[in-house]
Amino acid sequence: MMNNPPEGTPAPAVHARSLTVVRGSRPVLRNLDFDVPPGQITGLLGPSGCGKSTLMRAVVGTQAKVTGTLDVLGRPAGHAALRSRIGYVTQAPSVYDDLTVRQNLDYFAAVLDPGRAAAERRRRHVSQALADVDLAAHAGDLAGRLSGGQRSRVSLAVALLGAPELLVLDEPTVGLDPVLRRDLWDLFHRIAAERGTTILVSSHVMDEAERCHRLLLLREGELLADDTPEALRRRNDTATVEDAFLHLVDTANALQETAR
Ligand SMILES: Nc1ncnc2c1ncn2[C@@H]1O[C@H](COP(=O)(O)OP(=O)(O)OP(=O)(O)O)[C@@H](O)[C@H]1O
Repeated sequence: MMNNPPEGTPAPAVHARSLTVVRGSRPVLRNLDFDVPPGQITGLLGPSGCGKSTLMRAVVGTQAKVTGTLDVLGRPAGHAALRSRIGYVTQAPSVYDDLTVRQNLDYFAAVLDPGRAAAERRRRHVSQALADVDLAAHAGDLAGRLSGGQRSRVSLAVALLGAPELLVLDEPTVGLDPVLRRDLWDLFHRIAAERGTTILVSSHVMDEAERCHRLLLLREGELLADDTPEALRRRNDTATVEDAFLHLVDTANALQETAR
């Protein structure tokens, strides 16, 4: 169960204590303690293979062999009541190539909010999601004919249907050009600021770290830091979060060497 936060502190969107995940026979996340504050953008950063996707899968409830405490929006991760409250975008865009952009959204909207009585609400949600990701002009285009960046925005639009309280985005900007990356980050900030949505977003591009309110820095399944970008730079006396991360990695390596 989640402990009550001190008076005046909003309850965290994600609350993890001694979180451990085993994949194969190996622990790939080890004893993580962290909280993700509500209504903010928390970046999950770290090198390839450090466990970012595994952590996101645990949060959305699709990862096996999770031990410790992991509460999401006040419920244990994976609870059925969380399904409609979380939007999740995996690394591979999950859209049907032979349907148009609008048909893709209509389809997923019908799964989320079925029934004839909900038709008008679904239409509103689909139009809103299309506008959010700036794809209204491409609503009639086949998804299979879209560019990579447009396809990932369709996936994001699907995740935005029904205005989820928590958005979990696994490397949403991979392969996008700098202009599209900037536009997507602007969208994330708008969604967090205007709707109070909590965003947990992974990346291994360190310049994106500077755009987050808070950062969780992972290395080999362990948490190296949990702080704001500003505090990380200040504490490590570096100009960028990337340099702070490298400094933390070097320190952790040196400690490991001394322990041997
Ligand atoms: N099915 C699996 N069985 C065993 N180990 C796995 C499996 N899938 C992933 N792993 C291991 O789990 C670790 C974490 O993988 P994960 O995909 O979470 O990393 P990541 O940080 O998201 O990497 P990337 O940035 O490349 O997507 C890796 O060391 C990987 O080798």
